[in-house]
Amino acid sequence: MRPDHTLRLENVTIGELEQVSLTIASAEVVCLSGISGSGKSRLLRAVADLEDHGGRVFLGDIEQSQIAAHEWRRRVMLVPSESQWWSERVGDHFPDKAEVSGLSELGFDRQVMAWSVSRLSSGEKQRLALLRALAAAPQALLLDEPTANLDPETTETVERWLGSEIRERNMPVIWVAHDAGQIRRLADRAFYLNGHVLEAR
Ligand SMILES: Nc1ncnc2c1ncn2[C@@H]1O[C@H](COP(=O)(O)OP(=O)(O)OP(=O)(O)O)[C@@H](O)[C@H]1O
Repeated sequence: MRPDHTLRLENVTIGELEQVSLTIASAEVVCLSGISGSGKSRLLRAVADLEDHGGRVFLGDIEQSQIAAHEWRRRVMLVPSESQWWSERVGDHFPDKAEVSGLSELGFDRQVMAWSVSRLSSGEKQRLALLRALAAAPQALLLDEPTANLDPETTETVERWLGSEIRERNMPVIWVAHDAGQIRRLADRAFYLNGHVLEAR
């Protein structure tokens, strides 16, 4: 039997946001939209244990507060809208740069590991940040507008690749997205942050 990686938010509060309770099954994609500043990114940061918050978050039967924050974040992986790069070469950011899967699917060859981070376009950064996140073998994914810098064709390529990784790895996903077409293509369920209240769409 596959392990239970259900992601469960119980009465989570952060900033102005009213209590959020939400259960996301393994391999389920929940899309989240809402006007700018409504609290989407902060909610993801709370779930990733990057900001203090009220309420409780569980991954399977493990509660966020039971394990070290860095260990929780490796399992419940946030891919922020602007990725951080702390070393000069792309390959330095991958635990095993010889064994990165998904490179060709996202339009790269192995040479990209030797590239300097400073030459990366915003769309290259975005795709490499996704590859880096999945290389850490997370059990749940929090994606903050992961295709915001991509053209429509590349967006659909990334959607297909991520969709198959999500199913194969059985990960629950919260995906912040604004594009109605993308939400239709991806979402098992969709929610909208209306003011400070989460509403089902
Ligand atoms: N650390 C913080 N302390 C206090 N307020 C914050 C903090 N971080 C963000 N905020 C505020 O919380 C609100 C929600 O921010 P958040 O980044 O979650 O919005 P968002 O819905 O993701 O917006 P966008 O679609 O523009 O990215 C904003 O008013 C923001 O200024």
